[in-house]
Amino acid sequence: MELPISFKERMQRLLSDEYTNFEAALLKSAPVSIRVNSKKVDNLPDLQRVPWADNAYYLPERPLFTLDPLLHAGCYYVQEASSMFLEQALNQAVDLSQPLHVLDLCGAPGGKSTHLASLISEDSLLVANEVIKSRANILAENIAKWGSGNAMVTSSDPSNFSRLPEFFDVMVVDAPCSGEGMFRKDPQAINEWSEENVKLCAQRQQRILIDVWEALKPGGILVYSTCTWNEQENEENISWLAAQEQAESIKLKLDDAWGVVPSQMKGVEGYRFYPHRIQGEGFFMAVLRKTGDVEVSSKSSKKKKYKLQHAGKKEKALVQDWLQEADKYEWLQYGEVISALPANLFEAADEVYQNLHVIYAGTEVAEANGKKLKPMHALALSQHLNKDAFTIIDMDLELALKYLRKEDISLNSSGNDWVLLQYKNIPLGFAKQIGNRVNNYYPKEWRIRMELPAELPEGSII
Ligand SMILES: C[S@@+](CC[C@H](N)C(=O)[O-])C[C@H]1O[C@@H](n2cnc3c(N)ncnc32)[C@H](O)[C@@H]1O
Repeated sequence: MELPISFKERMQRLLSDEYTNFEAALLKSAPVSIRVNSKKVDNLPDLQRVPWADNAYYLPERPLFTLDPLLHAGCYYVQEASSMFLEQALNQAVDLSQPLHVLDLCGAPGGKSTHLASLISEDSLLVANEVIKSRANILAENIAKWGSGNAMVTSSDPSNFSRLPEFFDVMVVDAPCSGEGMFRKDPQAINEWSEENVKLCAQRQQRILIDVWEALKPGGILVYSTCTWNEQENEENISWLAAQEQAESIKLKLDDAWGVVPSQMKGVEGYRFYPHRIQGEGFFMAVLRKTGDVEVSSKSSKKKKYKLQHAGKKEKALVQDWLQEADKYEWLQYGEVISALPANLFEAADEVYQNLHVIYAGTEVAEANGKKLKPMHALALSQHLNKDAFTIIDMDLELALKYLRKEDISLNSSGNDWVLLQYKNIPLGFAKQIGNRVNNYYPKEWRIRMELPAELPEGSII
């Protein structure tokens, strides 16, 4: 691995006599870790745990994840371990039992968003945003697979967030960066690295931070992270923001055994992750609290005009039993799609809807076309699905993978209705039986594209 000279010199300055170990660690293969969706599966006692996150584990080797149906069912997310330190930041700096408005500004593909979805309470609203449209679709897919139902996916520029002043209690900015921490996972990142690019990244991060700051409530928490080590994109940016705006740096408690390196530079507490000290990739995190007073709201007391559209009574009556505790939801309709949003989040979700470009909200439950009713794929993956409303058919691994490849399948049963298809008791999606024939309704864009090997793996890794 040929490291750029100026990168090497900086790391030698930062790490002094640890540098040799650091460079040796860059030559080793990256550890593999997953974070489990505890609403879908139990803990996995036999695997080594990631020390700073519950429900997170290292795997002894990298399996062929694509061929594990439970990955597609949202039972776990393959995520690099250092990034999961977000859990410490939130547990230590925020009262997570409270109803919160939480923003993940740079959200795709969804590692931190799905983690946030697991950490916040059911009464909280997660806004998972990704400015790049194609990547926002992947984020929406991962949010739907996680199935928490209290999230919205938006695709808006950071500058649009000033339309929601003091709206969020927590903001995560996992900024696009020069990627030094990814050198061993992605050698291409070395070719793209330059001092000039570091400078451009730092400037872009400053723009992002200043654009989104107004949307944070006084008293609210900003978690800033990158996967790079240079100070310009990390401590210098955070101390620059704290100097511009009213903010204080938050110190987190660390367990020495974790190997996380605290950095105190320019009045900012930061947390550095180096591959020779921890089992994970390069990472930086800092936490700021916005100080100052909440502005007196100038909102009028006039009855609000909501833009989110309610589903018709008839449509609602047809599908409400498909979710558990149907009364807890507001039922919405866009064109033919009927979705459910926890009722206590309706007002906040409407504000988001009026100001940002929303591409997914709550749980998409059904498509209603006249008398024809089709359950949406997201319903199968919802943590709140009422399984009793459907005929269930269990599949073995081979059949499950054929279903996930959107192949024609046969189910050894006949009927004329929707069936919920499961693997190891976990819903994977819907199919429709028409006599002996089966229509596979797995979403085309999500299908497994790789050919199945002659010999299948043993099954799920969890
Ligand atoms: C480090 S990645 C986010 C990873 C994600 N948080 C996760 O945990 O899966 C940074 C994201 O920022 C997005 N991005 C790029 N330019 C941006 C900009 N100017 N403003 C906001 N986000 C941007 C990228 O498309 C990318 O998805």
